[in-house]
Amino acid sequence: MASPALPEISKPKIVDGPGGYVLEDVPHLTDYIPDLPTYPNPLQDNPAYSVVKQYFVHVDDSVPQKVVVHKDDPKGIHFRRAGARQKVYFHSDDVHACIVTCGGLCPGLNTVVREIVCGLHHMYGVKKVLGIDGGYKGFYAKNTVYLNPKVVNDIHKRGGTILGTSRGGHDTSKIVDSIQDRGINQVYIIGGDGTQRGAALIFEEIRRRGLKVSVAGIPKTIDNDIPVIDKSFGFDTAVEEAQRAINAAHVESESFENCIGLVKLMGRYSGFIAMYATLASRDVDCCLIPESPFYLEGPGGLFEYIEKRLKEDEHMVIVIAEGAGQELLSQSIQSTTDASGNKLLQDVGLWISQSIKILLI
Ligand SMILES: Nc1ncnc2c1ncn2[C@@H]1O[C@H](COP(=O)(O)OP(=O)(O)OP(=O)(O)O)[C@@H](O)[C@H]1O
Ligand SMILES: O=P(O)(O)OC[C@H]1O[C@](O)(CO)[C@@H](O)[C@@H]1O
Repeated sequence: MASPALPEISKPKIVDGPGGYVLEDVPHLTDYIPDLPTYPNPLQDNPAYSVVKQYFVHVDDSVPQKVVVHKDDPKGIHFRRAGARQKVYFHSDDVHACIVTCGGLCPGLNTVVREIVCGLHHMYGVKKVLGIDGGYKGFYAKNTVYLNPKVVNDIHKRGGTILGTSRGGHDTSKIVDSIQDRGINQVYIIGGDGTQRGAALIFEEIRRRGLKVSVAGIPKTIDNDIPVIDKSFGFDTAVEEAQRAINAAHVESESFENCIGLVKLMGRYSGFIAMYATLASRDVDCCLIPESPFYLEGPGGLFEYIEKRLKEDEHMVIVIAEGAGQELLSQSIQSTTDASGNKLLQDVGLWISQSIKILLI
């Protein structure tokens, strides 16, 4: 429980400005540690940066939630812009950082780990970076490994995460005990929505104990479904790989009469991978995504379209994101969850291929 004297951080920190400008801010060390000393950012002495005119993000820069607005609309919700600041709150020699990867795998996890280690080392002169093994639980249940540019040099060429990962619950208090015992003061947490909820609770506990420990959440989603960032890491690789499956399905479908190539792609709640792979491949006749409900039978249904395409072309390729059509097949089957409480989806690929086979008999 947070101390009653402190503002509740589980609620967004809202700052109102003129013209309907709203900043949904992130919590910061200075919220609960007054008069924290600052230091000049070591990047200012780095030749690669100092030649560039504007390389620090202004403290008041923000990013709008909505790109498209009407001229009469209020300025609306904004988020604080990430990036290097002119002043920092840690002296490089005092930093003891750690990195943890949690939740499911995503291409690029090792690249992100490598960039944190190399960035801290080469750009900020930070020498102590600890890797936490096996996700959140690893803080108190596993060994740790010290990371430096040499250790991480080749890891971006490997899949997965060299740190290991996990799902399932964890003990926030034990994590903060471990952070405190090890003298860690910067925590870099790479993971999806569940992980970031966990990170908020870790920061809340750190704040409750009044520790000078920064927590930085690095969003991981292969689905590219975070609106305010340009692109989530791993998405391009997923789209690229998806096209290989689509190519194979297309070759196979062309080789047999009335053959349908069916490709199920990732995407629990969003169809970006399916849509981008579809648009890039040009071989897909139909793309089914969670955002757009569909039905099988009757006018305008999938079966009608399949019959039309087979009549015209004698083959077709269908792409389906794994979260599409879940409402059509989940009614009769009891839903289950994974170790973290995420709903396990029904296999829409199997269901739709069986339904099509019955149609074509
Ligand atoms: N609501 C939550 N509150 C606090 N911690 C959570 C919550 N949900 C999940 N976590 C923690 O975060 C870790 C990872 O969560 P989860 O398995 O849901 O993956 P994720 O971060 O959502 O990534 P993915 O997108 O791959 O599912 C878990 O080990 C769990 O301890
Ligand atoms: O199979 P797992 O490990 O539950 O995770 C896969 C799913 O995670 C997600 O990326 C959601 O975070 C889905 O789009 C994806 O299909």
